[in-house]
Formats: sequence, C-alpha cells, structure tokens
Amino acid sequence: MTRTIPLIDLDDFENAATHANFLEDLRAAARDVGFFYLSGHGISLEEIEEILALTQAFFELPDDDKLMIDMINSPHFRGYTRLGNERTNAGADWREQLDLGIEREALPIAPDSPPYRRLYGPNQWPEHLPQLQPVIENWQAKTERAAIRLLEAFSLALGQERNALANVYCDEPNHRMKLARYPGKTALHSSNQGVGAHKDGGFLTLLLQDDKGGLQVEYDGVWLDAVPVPGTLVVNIGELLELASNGYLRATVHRVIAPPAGTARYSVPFFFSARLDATIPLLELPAHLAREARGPESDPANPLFRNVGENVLKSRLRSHPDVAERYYADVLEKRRTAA
Ligand SMILES: O=C(O)CCC(=O)C(=O)O
Ligand SMILES: [Fe+2]
Repeated sequence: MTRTIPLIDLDDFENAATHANFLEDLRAAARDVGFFYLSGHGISLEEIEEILALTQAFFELPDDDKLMIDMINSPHFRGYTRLGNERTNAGADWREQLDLGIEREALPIAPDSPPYRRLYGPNQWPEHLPQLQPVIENWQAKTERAAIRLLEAFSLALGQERNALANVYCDEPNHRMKLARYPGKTALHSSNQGVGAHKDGGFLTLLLQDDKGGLQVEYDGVWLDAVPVPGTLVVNIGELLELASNGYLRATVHRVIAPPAGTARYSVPFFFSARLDATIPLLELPAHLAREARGPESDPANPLFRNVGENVLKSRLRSHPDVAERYYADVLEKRRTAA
C-alpha cells in the first residue's frame, strides 16, 4: 500500500507510447489515494506566479475594498468572505477568500424555478484591482480545459467511451473557484482549523497551492500531507465522480491546517462540476471494476444528490449560512419542514 500522493503527467495521455500506462496509473491513483499531483496541465509557471501574486495583492487591499464586494451582496455566492465567516464540518474556518464563478447575467427566476438557478450570475470584482478579471478568466479557461481532459481520461480508464460524461457538462460546463488566504495562528485564534475536514461537491478539484503546505488528505485512517510540488496542481475526486462511478472512485476527505504564526498560506482551488440541470449517470463499469465498486458512501449528515444543481447548492448553503438566510430562506424553510 502506498502512502504517498502520486504524480500524474497529463501529457502522457495524448502520447500513443504512454497512453495505456497513463490510464492505468490514473485509475490506480484515483482509486487508491484519491488525490494526485498533476503536471502537463497546460498552465505555465508564469501563469502560476501571476495568479499567486494577484491573490496576495487582493488580500492586501484595504478592508473597505474587500467588504464592498462582500458575498452577502450576492445570491450567487460570489464575493469576499471575511475570516471566520465560513463553516466546514461544524467549525469556523480560518481563512479569508474571494469566490468566483462563470461571469454571466442572473437568470430570470419564476416562483417554480428550481432554487439552484439562483446560483448563476455575475461575479463581484474588486474596483481597485482591475488586473484580476483577465487573469481569473484565463485561469478558468485553462483549468476547465485540463479538467475536461481529465474527465475524458477517467471515462476511458473506467472502460467507457471517451465522451461518456460529456453530456453532463457540454454546452454549459459549470465551475467555481476561489482565492484563499490562510493567516497564521495568533494568540486570539489558536485553533488548527484552516478548513475543516470535508469532501468537495463537484466532479474534480484542481488546486494551486503556494509553497507553505498544510493541505492534508485522509488515507486509510491517517492524514497525509500534500506537500507542495512546484509547477503542479493537486487534483482530487469530488462527489459527482463518486456517484458516477458507483463509489469505485471515492471523493476524498481533506482539510487544511492553519500555518504557523507570522506566516500566511495562499491557494487557488478550482471546482469543476457539471450543468446545474444535469443528472449524474451511473456508468456501467466492466465486470472486473464493478466488483470493486463499493457504492457511493451513505452519510446522513452529507447526502449525495445525483441532481447536480441540488448537490452544488447543498454545499453552498452549508458553507455560507448568512448568504443562505438572506436569499434562500424559502429553501431552508422547506428543508426544515421536510426533515
Ligand atoms: O486551500 C486548500 O488547499 C484546500 C481548500 C479546500 O479544500 C476547499 O476550498 O475545498
Ligand atoms: Fe476542498
């Protein structure tokens, strides 16, 4: 049994000489640890440095600038979240962040529209950092491309057609991302929780982290450190891929430990999901893989929904109770009375 997080090179996918081994390594990495480092993702070191520098510049803006784009202004869960205002696994997280999604107009909402339609809409951009928007849009395009290539590779590795999952993201792939800053511990805040233990809700997460470390992956009952590897992204499986593969692949539990006093850690997670109106298919696995599929995990505290919009909305409502109360009171009320 390995106890290290493997490295996968996406360039090996398109190369006839390495294609078959690549698929086998990908399947094994995703099945075993559920986390891997990714190179060959098509993003240059300059682009990585550029987005990390702008992430830092964003958090160095005066508080007033950041609070002007507070997430509480946005029914689409876009914008700035102050330290301590986000919750994971019933604890307060210790990071500040800017949440971003696909830039588009809000959809018209009718009384019987599914609530997840409220998730579509514009971002909130900081007025005094105009360089940010083009850099984010470039990052979204590049990571989306890498995520789609990976999903194609996963489909093949699971014995499917290359585009077996395409109809759940085609035309309208959906994703969200954030810029995050984890401050070091202080006398006032000595908890270890940067972000509490959780699974990601989408298909795949492609995360850029700086060189500080602190990301940990649960593997066979122990926490493994996802030690930073320069130039790579860290990829993990989300709940939608767990559902599609009938639990053959598992959405991996992970967390972030707060950095030591006097330092800060920056990260840029990108969460690739699917059309919000899509339903996740159950892939028919070849017999030798189907035998090893455990079924999706059933956790009453975290139900997994095949309806993409519902699954995405579930984690948004849980992470940002203040935004939920303001714009989704009707949904919360319905869930309370149904419970
Ligand atoms: O910042 C990180 O390294 C991980 C963040 C994370 O797991 C998340 O936002 O879902
Ligand atoms: Fe996560």
